[in-house]
Amino acid sequence: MSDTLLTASGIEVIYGATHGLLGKPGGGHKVLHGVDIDIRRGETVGIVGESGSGKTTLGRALLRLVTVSAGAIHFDGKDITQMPDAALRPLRRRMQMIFQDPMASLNPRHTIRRILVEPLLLHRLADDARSAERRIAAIFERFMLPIACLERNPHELSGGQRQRVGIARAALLEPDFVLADEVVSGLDVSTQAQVLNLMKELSRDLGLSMAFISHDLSVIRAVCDRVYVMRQGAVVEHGSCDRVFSAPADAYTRTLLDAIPLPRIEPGWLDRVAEA
Ligand SMILES: Nc1ncnc2c1ncn2[C@@H]1O[C@H](COP(=O)(O)OP(=O)(O)OP(=O)(O)O)[C@@H](O)[C@H]1O
Repeated sequence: MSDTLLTASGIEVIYGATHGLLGKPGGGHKVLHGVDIDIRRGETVGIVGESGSGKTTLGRALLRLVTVSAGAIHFDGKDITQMPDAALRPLRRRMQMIFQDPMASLNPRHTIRRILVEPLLLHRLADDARSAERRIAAIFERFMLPIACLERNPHELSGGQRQRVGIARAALLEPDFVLADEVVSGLDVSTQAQVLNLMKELSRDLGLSMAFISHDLSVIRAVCDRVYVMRQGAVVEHGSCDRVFSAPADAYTRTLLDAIPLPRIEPGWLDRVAEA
């Protein structure tokens, strides 16, 4: 078994492409210009860059949620670039996504119980509702979520609770890969620390691979092993967090680093916030 779980090579994405004469793509707005990225098993990789640099588009391309016009994506040794939806379906459970705004992904009219039980039954990870609820109770305890939350609708939870429910929903599906897109922006620093620590624990305990998208390098510093720095739809630099933070090779990476408040550039800042 290769130690690489997910590889993308030469990825291009064009929004609004039209098919002209002879089926050749024409027009549109190219937002990824030949991006290469690989994610190893059990590894957490950061994707950082300013707004509009293409981070979310790259994440969505990795999960086959946008069409790529060039390049190839391999997941667990399989070429999924053009895989038909029916063949892709069994792989979907293994690739989960957690969003910045969990409200957008949690059905507002359903209780948290229903939101969590249904996917477990759908994917046959639980035999019946009772066994699904036992698994949910165990994860709630671990995530320090009050069990009473199960009866509530998403808008009746705090922002931090909602984010933890979103993570719990992804974790319950036992994925191999989780894409976390700006999951802590908009939360206060101590809630950020709680959520980030939870994600670190999960990736360690479940051996998960994660891609962490953030415009904030200090968030990447707190959780990632390696980082890809993006600008204008291309990767300008990648390497271990220790190397990129201590000796950035690219002028743009240096600009991003200069924007981080000092205490948060040090390794271990998260532990200090969590202990405070
Ligand atoms: N569905 C879409 N249709 C057309 N253009 C899009 C679409 N989604 C994104 N774009 C454009 O693609 C470019 C990259 O956007 P993307 O959301 O991937 O960047 P990002 O780095 O994730 O930005 P942010 O940090 O603001 O979320 C931007 O110019 C954006 O306007």
